[in-house]
Amino acid sequence: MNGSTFSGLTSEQFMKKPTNEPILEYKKGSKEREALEKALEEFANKTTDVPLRIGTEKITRNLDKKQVMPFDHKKVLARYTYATADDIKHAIEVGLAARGKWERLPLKQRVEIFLKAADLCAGKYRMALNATTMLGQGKNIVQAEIDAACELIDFFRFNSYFALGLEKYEPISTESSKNSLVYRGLEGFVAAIAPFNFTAIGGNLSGAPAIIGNVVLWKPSDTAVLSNYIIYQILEEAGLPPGIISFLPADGPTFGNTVCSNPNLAAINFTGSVPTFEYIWRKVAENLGNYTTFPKLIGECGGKNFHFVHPSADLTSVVIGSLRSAYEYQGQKCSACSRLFIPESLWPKFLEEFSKLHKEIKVGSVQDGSIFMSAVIDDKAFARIKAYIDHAKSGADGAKVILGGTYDDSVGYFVQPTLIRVTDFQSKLLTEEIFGPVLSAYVYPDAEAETLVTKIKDATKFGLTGAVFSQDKVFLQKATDILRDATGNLYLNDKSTGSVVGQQPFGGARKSGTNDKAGGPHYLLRFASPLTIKETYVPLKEWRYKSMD
Ligand SMILES: NC(=O)c1ccc[n+]([C@@H]2O[C@H](COP(=O)([O-])OP(=O)(O)OC[C@H]3O[C@@H](n4cnc5c(N)ncnc54)[C@H](O)[C@@H]3O)[C@@H](O)[C@H]2O)c1
Ligand SMILES: N[C@@H](CCC=O)C(=O)O
Repeated sequence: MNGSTFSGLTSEQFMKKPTNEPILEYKKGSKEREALEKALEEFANKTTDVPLRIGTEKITRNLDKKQVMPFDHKKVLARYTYATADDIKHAIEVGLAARGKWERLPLKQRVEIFLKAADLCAGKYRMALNATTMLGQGKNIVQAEIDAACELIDFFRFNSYFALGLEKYEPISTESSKNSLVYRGLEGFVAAIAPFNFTAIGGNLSGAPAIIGNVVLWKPSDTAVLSNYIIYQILEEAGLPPGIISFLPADGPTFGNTVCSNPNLAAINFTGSVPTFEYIWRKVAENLGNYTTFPKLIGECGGKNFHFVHPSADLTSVVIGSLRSAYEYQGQKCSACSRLFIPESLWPKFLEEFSKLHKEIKVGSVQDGSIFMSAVIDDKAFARIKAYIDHAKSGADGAKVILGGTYDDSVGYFVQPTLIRVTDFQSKLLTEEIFGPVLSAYVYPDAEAETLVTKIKDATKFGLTGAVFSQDKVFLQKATDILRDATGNLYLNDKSTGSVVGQQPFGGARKSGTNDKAGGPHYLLRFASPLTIKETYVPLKEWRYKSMD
């Protein structure tokens, strides 16, 4: 880069590593709390219409789908429509027509749009992002702030920084030839398929490929349509040209089948459950002979994350960390702790301390600032989580509900934070992703700590996050080595959730995903198709080797 000004900064300042967006506290009476309450009131008292967005078109026909508030499911937050297969094909054509110009822009110009978007998220639209995430996805104030505001802002700023960083590497040139690398976007289009649980993930799945020069079809989750559409509008206001990202709420299989059967599919950027990713992967395999290029498949999926507690562990950290990891956002983080392995010697004290805090957990509407938890996302999630709790209540697998275990969907999809003691190591409570506020504890004899870590290593098909709590450094090292292949993100003496962009690049191993580490420097390369150019200055004259003389 030269020294000219860029986003009001010199290029040298521009290249400076960003810092993470500070998390606002929203204390009662604070300016930010007042602004948030105003935004909550505004969005809660109306139903917002969300169109399909393709190029310059806003399509609002037949708004027959509803996004409801999970904690009060009679209330409709937004109305939207599903894109048909024809809409999706049209968006592909519009994207491909816009691709050439966008992909050839200097990276700096694309980055500038995303930096502007980050500023809009941090300022003008912060409360709209948080309020729609709270009302639509059932997050409390802090959970919305760390996701919809801070993580999204961080994704836009750090992705910009990491993308520019790619261009720092220059291949070696010689006196007779110059070598260079051009980070082209992928040839074709990228389909970004987003989950409901993190607003920021929707922005990253679509935004990261676009920064690199791709055109993107963004399918938000049905239960996160409004917050995701606010991001779309922010990108538009920041200067994203029409056609680069299409916004396409759609029926999952209709979207999946349409994009996977198109010869121009260049990548799927997916976050969601393992079965959905496997479905998409199979569709791509079925269509393999039809593609112009091998589509890249980037998928971040579920987990069965654990806290392993060694007898030497600091118990307060275990209690606080487990409570937060298992119950924050109702356990609906892919990284949420759902298995606790704890030694006999610590179990009674753990239970005493954990129960005290458990009693203090308030569950309710997100409009009540004093709640710790709200409702789970929808009726399907409610039924799934309830079935696991009922399984435990039936006494199957030697399971026993110790705390919580009640649920009620008459007003909202409420499930109380639940602790289950499980004695069967193979129990589905210890092997399947529940994705709700259910923590299963397995109590082990102190002397078997190392044997148990070895058993945990291959106990599930997942490999997302895990935590080891131990004051014994030698054990910590040994456990880290044993668990080397068992997670993508390992935490030592910390909870298994809460990764921060730029600090803990995130992604799981095994069936938890392709482990491309969102929020890290290498993620962006997945959306590039680098072109190496060698230019030789001297004419080619000799074809014989010296050894032939
Ligand atoms: N590893 C991570 O980084 C990470 C992050 C967040 C969530 N998750 C995982 O996501 C899951 C929760 O999210 P969810 O309930 O939204 O997941 P999901 O798999 O139900 O849906 C994800 C997206 O896929 C779409 N979809 C469904 N069927 C489809 C099909 N046949 N073709 C194409 N798209 C289809 C959905 O409409 C949605 O937009 C959990 O398993 C969680 O662990 C993982
Ligand atoms: N970044 C999140 C995980 C996202 C999955 O839902 C965390 O680590 O808490």
